[in-house]
Amino acid sequence: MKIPQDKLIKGDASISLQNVTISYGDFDAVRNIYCDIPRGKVTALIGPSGCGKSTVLRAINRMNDLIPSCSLKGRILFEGTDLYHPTIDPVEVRRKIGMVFQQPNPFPKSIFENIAFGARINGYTGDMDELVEQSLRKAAVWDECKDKLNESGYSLSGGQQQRLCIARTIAIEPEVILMDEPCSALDPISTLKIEETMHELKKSYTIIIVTHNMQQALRVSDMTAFYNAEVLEGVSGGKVGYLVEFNETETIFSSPSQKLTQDYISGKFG
Ligand SMILES: Nc1ncnc2c1ncn2[C@@H]1O[C@H](COP(=O)(O)OP(=O)(O)OP(=O)(O)O)[C@@H](O)[C@H]1O
Repeated sequence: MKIPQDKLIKGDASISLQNVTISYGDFDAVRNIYCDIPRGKVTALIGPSGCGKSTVLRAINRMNDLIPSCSLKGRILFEGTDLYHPTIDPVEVRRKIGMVFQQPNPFPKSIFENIAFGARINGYTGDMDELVEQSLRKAAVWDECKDKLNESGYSLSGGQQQRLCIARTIAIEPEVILMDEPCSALDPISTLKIEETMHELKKSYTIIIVTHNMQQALRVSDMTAFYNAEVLEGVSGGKVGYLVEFNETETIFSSPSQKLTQDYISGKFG
């Protein structure tokens, strides 16, 4: 597959959103997003419900392609490649840009097969025992799984299942991991474990996380994008989301440049 390159991406950006508008039918869920997401860091997407965080996240690995009414204008570049160019295979995009969902969703298979299945489909021919162990180790769930690899993935706790899903994503060797509120179904201890795992993972992967939990954004992310949504005159169907401010997490939480950001992080709305 010949991949068109584009020189417009900045040196340390892995993903570049360039004037991205995403619509469901006639309704623009988010408009005119520009954002360069750096490589090897954790970037958090925060903002009130309905501002389009998940819509933007799903656009980055073309998951929105699965929603017939959803369309995208503008460009999303990944390492300089236009992800929406007609020659690009969305399945290949999802291999390079993996995703972990809100609810842990292991396959109805053994713990071992949860890892091996996807790797095999993606053509992995190396030592499967080694891959399974390494993936579970990187997702910090090896110790809990090593003596029960042949048991069902469902035999694990919710937090362990989520780390199994992270291991499954890692096994495919993506470059970017998207996480859509990965801890919202988990207890505080499991949440902490996932957060610790993220600190390790960012040494090898670019991570983008949607979170409602501002403390979590502060704890795990290097960069934060704050989105908001507004009713626009002449637009029917709901509020239109937009990116208010994108900066280092420390700056967003200590001295944001926009009053709206300050109001949001201090709990005045949302
Ligand atoms: N499949 C869909 N079809 C039609 N509209 C959708 C669809 N998914 C999302 N929307 C709309 O797009 C807008 C943005 O939704 P999205 O889920 O991306 O926001 P969000 O910021 O992630 O919200 P939350 O924090 O509540 O999960 C909302 O107005 C929502 O109703």
